[in-house]
Amino acid sequence: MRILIIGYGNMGQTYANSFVSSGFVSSSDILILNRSEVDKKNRYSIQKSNFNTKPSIEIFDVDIIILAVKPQDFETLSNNIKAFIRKEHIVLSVMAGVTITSLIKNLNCTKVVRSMPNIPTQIGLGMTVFCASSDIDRKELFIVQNLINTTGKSIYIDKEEMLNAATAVSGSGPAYVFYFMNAMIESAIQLGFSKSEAEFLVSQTFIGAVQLQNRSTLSHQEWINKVASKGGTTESALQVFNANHVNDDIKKGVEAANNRAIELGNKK
Ligand SMILES: NC(=O)C1=CN([C@@H]2O[C@H](COP(=O)(O)OP(=O)(O)OC[C@H]3O[C@@H](n4cnc5c(N)ncnc54)[C@H](O)[C@@H]3O)[C@@H](O)[C@H]2O)C=CC1
Ligand SMILES: O=C(O)[C@@H]1CCC=N1
Repeated sequence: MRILIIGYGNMGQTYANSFVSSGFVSSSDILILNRSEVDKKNRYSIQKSNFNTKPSIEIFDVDIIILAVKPQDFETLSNNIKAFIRKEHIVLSVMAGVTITSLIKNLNCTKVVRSMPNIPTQIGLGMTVFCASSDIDRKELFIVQNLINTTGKSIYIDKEEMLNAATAVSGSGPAYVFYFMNAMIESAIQLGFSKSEAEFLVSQTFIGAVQLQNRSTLSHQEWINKVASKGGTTESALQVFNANHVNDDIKKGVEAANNRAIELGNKK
């Protein structure tokens, strides 16, 4: 199986690295198209000659094409590569908001898998939600899912609009977690810890809390209740969060991300 990855940034590199390190695809079967030259340190075991800055008929002699450019760059990209796409190509897109209809129309292809991964795919702990056009058969879907699973866990969905929701929850989600962690680190520093101590405290707190919840049958609220003693310290913090509508604001943020994903899709 030969794969062409278009766009070699965060996601393109993650896919290349995961395919090679899982042993699922040989590095000689991975071709890259990136608009600028790629540094040696980011090439992993893929040889220099497999990297290209211009499309050509040779590099499109592949089974699967992965689109990992920013949604805003898709229009220019599609104009550049449309002539090289064949009906047999399976196109796997990770672009936020770009719909299956738009991919089919702009690339003149029929076999499309649209996915939404997230950044922990870089260490094999990603969450990817994906769906497919009707021309993708079960065997092709199985192959693509195996590829995606080299980067973590995945779920298949029938309703494409749920991909926008997945973008808002698991796609953008790691940034929300880092945002909350940053605020806690800043508080810890204000309370007198050094930066490295503060980062250590917060990081281990997140790891511990997530693992604890994962290994139990208790809900998040039940765990909150176990930590927050009546009249204690946690309760004081939670009262401030609630008075400031932190819970509602997080929901508003996720909703804004969902709306933006829809908007990006409507632009195409
Ligand atoms: N970063 C993240 O956490 C996630 C990103 N995504 C999606 O993945 C896509 C890529 O995101 P990142 O990897 O973060 O972006 P990035 O900016 O790191 O990488 C994009 C790459 O595409 C290249 N590129 C742009 N136009 C090109 C063209 N016409 N031909 C060839 N190469 C071109 C750029 O030079 C760059 O190397 C986006 O569509 C985003 O919605 C999806 C889930 C998570
Ligand atoms: O922020 C973005 O648009 C992309 C999609 C999900 C994560 N990053």
